[in-house]
Amino acid sequence: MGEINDFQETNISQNCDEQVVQPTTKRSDYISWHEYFMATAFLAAKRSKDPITQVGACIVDHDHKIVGIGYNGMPIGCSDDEFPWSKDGKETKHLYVCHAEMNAIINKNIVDLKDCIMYVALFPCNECAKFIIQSGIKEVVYMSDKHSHKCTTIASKKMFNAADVKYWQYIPKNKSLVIDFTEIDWNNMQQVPSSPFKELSLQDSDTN
Ligand SMILES: Nc1ccn([C@H]2C[C@H](O)[C@@H](COP(=O)(O)O)O2)c(=O)n1
Repeated sequence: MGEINDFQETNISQNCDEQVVQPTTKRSDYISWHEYFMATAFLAAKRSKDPITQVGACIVDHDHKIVGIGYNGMPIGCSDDEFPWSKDGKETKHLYVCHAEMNAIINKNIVDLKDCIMYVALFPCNECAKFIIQSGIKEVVYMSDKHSHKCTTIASKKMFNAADVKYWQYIPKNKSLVIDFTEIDWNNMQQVPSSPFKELSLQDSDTN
């Protein structure tokens, strides 16, 4: 115990040969809840195979817990490689793709989404608006309303207004958030005892 207090008071830690000055107050540049949840929606969108529009959605409860995440993609069993991704012609993606909002609701990990908030990159279409209302979600935070002129968006807003679902546009204070896997020096981390998987750590080769 004595050692720990000495360490905090002097504010200096011994890291191998060099002395490192350690801060003793909390960080001030952490991300806000809104940034965190919208960024989570954007991260989910990175999983989308849609070559033109990638959308992610993240559902959050009262306690700031994430209770559902989804992105736009083909239904289970409908191969990403076989179903169409085109926007034009007779066979278009629009006939098949499950929207991010619908997937986030279906992927929920709690029984009831009553009074939850959905963070989503694009304003929900009328079909997703129905899902949102029926699931009990009470608030939608979106980034882009680029289809505001479309009858599907107008219908969504009409339903949200009638059902008392609040919606507002999130305008981020930072244009980008960087995820840097090298921030933690995992390659040089000392583990005692050493992790049995350390020697086996492979490069991510998951292509699904
Ligand atoms: N709120 C939304 C709006 C659209 N999507 C999905 C559906 C498609 O995969 C794509 C939109 O296609 P495009 O604009 O390229 O014709 O985004 C969604 O998941 N949620």
